[in-house]
Amino acid sequence: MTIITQPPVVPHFVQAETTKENLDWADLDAVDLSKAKTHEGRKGLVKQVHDAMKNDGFLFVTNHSVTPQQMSRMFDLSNYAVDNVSDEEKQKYVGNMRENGTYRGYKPRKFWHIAGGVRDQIEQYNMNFREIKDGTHPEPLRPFLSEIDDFSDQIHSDIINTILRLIAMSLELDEDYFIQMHDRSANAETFLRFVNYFPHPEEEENKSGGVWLKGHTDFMTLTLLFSQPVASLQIMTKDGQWKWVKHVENGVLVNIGEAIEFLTGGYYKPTIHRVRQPPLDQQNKTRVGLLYFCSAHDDVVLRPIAESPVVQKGGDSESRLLDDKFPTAGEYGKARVMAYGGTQALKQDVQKGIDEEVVAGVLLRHYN
Ligand SMILES: O=C(O)CCC(=O)C(=O)O
Ligand SMILES: [Fe+2]
Repeated sequence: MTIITQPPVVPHFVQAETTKENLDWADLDAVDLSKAKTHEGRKGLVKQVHDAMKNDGFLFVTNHSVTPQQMSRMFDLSNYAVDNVSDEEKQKYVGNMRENGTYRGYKPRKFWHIAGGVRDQIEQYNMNFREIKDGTHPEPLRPFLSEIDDFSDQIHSDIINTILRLIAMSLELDEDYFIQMHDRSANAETFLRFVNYFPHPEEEENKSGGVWLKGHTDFMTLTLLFSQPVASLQIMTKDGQWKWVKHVENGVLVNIGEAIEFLTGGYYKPTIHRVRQPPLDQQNKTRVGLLYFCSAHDDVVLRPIAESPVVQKGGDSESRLLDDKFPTAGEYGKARVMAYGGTQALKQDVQKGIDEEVVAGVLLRHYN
């Protein structure tokens, strides 16, 4: 007799209602990925992607291949990874960010210092893209690893590769220039993140000015943030104002990271963004997040691309590299993960609200 075991039922995570508050929203462009299936179609989108990346560093993609049902299911699994796994099991899979410089495993709450002695209330589970199916993961997640792996594969080939092609074209490079250096054939700090943001006690909100995750730029090549209704993410505009990011149903927000800044000699700049306390009507709701961070292979040297006429022409006014040695994606990522959110004394520019530190020979800024 064969016994067929059914996978356990993952409780449905009911998303919050969208906020009724009239917040100061960012005006972000939406790119229709259904038009990007052919080379000709992609050609028609290059200018739009170029302008959005150049002006905001952020854009929404819509009409990608992820269905609303799939999206909802992945949010359920994201919540499940935090809500349905025992503390003991989480402890077994806890990440070792300070020593290993990688976001693999659980990040417990209060690991990062935010401001004024307040520590984060963010719990994450990070899965490297090469270790989803074959890696070791908490017991409750094991029945779903194939499904999660398929999702990561789908968004990588559909969304990441399309945006990489459009960026390559905008730099007058062969459209496949970035594809192979981001694929699964070699080690890279590319990972899917399941995350819950929990509210802080009132007195902590006062001390940290309601900031849940300090203003920063992502160090990788591209980040995908799967849109969800709790308003909390803000981006800094070119003239230094924080604007809220509005939820787009089934939308995926893409932002460029520092690796693109280095590879383009500063032609494209990563966007400064932060996470803060949601508006009043959403404050009793856990904010469940789903993100995909894509890095180049560890051995890719982050130097300006010599083959791109755009990079060669439109260099940077201010290089953040403090010496003339370019780090590899692996070295830089590792140094960033190790250094992030410690309580070390940073050089402060109180007037501008910016803290500075040097990581892997690169000047890094934290925005309050
Ligand atoms: O949760 C979000 O909306 C953004 C998180 C973020 O910026 C990050 O984890 O790097
Ligand atoms: Fe980020």
